[in-house]
Amino acid sequence: MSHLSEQPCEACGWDAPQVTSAEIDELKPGIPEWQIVERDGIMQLERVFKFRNFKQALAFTNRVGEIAEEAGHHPALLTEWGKTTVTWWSHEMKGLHKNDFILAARTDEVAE
Ligand SMILES: C[C@H](O)[C@H](O)[C@H]1CNC2=NC(N)=NC(=O)C2=N1
Repeated sequence: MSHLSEQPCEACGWDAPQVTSAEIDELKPGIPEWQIVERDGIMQLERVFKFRNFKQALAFTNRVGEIAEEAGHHPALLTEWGKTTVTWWSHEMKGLHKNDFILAARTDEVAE
């Protein structure tokens, strides 16, 4: 299997299939630093990225914005002094899709 970040995103509308627990077991090792959290009954992928200051956190935020726009799939982004919290889930289907794992892996790649 190609690296998670290189896999193509699929269309994920309201009726797209949520990832199964078996798929989570397969996909999650590709993004070991991420947590699976549940908010309002919706499973999400979340990671806090630390930086030396606000300027670096903001620059990273914009890089994540670029990959989101490129994919047509968008995270929640909380940018603060010295850190950015990135949360991925599929809004229309109100859950986790494989796309969220792919984009979390792409997020890791723009963190460096
Ligand atoms: C209208 C627009 O294409 C949709 O809202 C897209 C945009 N980005 C999205 N991003 C995420 N994470 N989930 C969605 O369901 C979603 N839908």
